Amino acid sequence: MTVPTPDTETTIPLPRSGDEDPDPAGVPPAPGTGPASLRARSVSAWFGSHQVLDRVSLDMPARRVTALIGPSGCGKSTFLRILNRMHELIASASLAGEVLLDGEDIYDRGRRITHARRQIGMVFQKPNPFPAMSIYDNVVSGLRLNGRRAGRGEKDALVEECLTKSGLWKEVRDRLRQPGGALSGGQQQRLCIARSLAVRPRVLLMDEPCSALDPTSTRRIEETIAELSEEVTIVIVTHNMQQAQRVSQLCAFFLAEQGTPGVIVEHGPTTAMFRSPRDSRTADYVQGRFG
Ligand SMILES: Nc1ncnc2c1ncn2[C@@H]1O[C@H](COP(=O)(O)OP(=O)(O)OP(=O)(O)O)[C@@H](O)[C@H]1O
Repeated sequence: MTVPTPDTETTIPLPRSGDEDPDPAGVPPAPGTGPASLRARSVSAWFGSHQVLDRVSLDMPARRVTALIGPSGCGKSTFLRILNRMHELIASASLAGEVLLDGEDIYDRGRRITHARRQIGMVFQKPNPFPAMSIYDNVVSGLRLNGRRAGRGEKDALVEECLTKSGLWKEVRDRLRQPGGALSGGQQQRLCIARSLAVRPRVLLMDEPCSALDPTSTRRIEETIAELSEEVTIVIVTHNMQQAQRVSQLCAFFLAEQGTPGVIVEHGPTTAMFRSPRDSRTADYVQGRFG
C-alpha cells in the first residue's frame, strides 16, 4: 500500500483486514506480566491518502491513567486503535512510527498481532457484550479466543475475580447464567471491562467508555478505573473534561487545525494541564471555549 509519508518515516506495510497473522517464526515470545508502559514514537496515520495523525509521540507510564482529550475528528480514536494494532484492520489504513510496550515495538515484523492484543485490551464506546451469551461465558470468552484452556474451578475463580474488579460481582453473582444482553447499559460496560480483564492485559485502552451511560453508571465506571489503575495501565479517550480530571494523572491534548493532521499540542500531568496550561489552545479547549 503506497501512501505519502514524510521522508524521515518508515511506513509499516500493514496486512489487510482478514489476513493471517504475519508471524514467520510461528512461535510467539512469551508475554510479560503486570502493568506495562506504552510509548508512541513519531506515530503518523493515514486513511488512503488522507493523513490524520502527524508524528505523535507520547509516553504512557505503567500504573497510570493517561487521558486523551481534544475536539472531534483530531485523531484520538485512531491513535488509540494504533496502540493495539486495530488500525490495520481497516483496508485503507497505514501508519508510520513505533509503539513500544515496555520497550518492545508491537509492530516488529516478528510479532504476532495477537501478542499485542493479548497484552493490550480495549473497551469501546458502546458496550458490546455477546448479548445471548451468559454473563459467566461473556467473561471467559476471551480465554477461548486466546486459545487458552481452563478447568471449571479456574474459570469460576476468574469470573468472580474479574467481575469483582469491574465492580459488577455483587450485582450479578446470583444470575451468572442470565444473558449479558439483559443487563443495563452501565452493567454491560462493566461486563465488557471484566471480559477484557480475564485475559490479564497489561494495558487497557478505553474509547469514551462512558459516553453511552447515565451519570450514575459513569460514576461507577470511573470508580472502577481508579481501582484498576494499580494493576493495569490505562489510556482513556474522553470528551468530558471533568472526567479527564477525575480519572487521569496524565493528559494529552490532541488538535487537528484547519484540515491539518492531528498532533499533540500539549501533554503532562492532568492537574497542570487544567490549572496552568502552557499553550493558549489548550487553555481554550479545557475551559470549554471550543470543541
Ligand atoms: N475508517 C475510517 N476511514 C476513513 N477515515 C476515517 C476512518 N476513521 C476515522 N477516519 C477519519 O480520521 C480522522 C480522525 O478520526 P478519529 O475518529 O480518530 O477522531 P477522534 O478525535 O477520535 O474523533 P471523535 O472524538 O469524534 O471520536 C477523521 O477525519 C475521520 O473522519
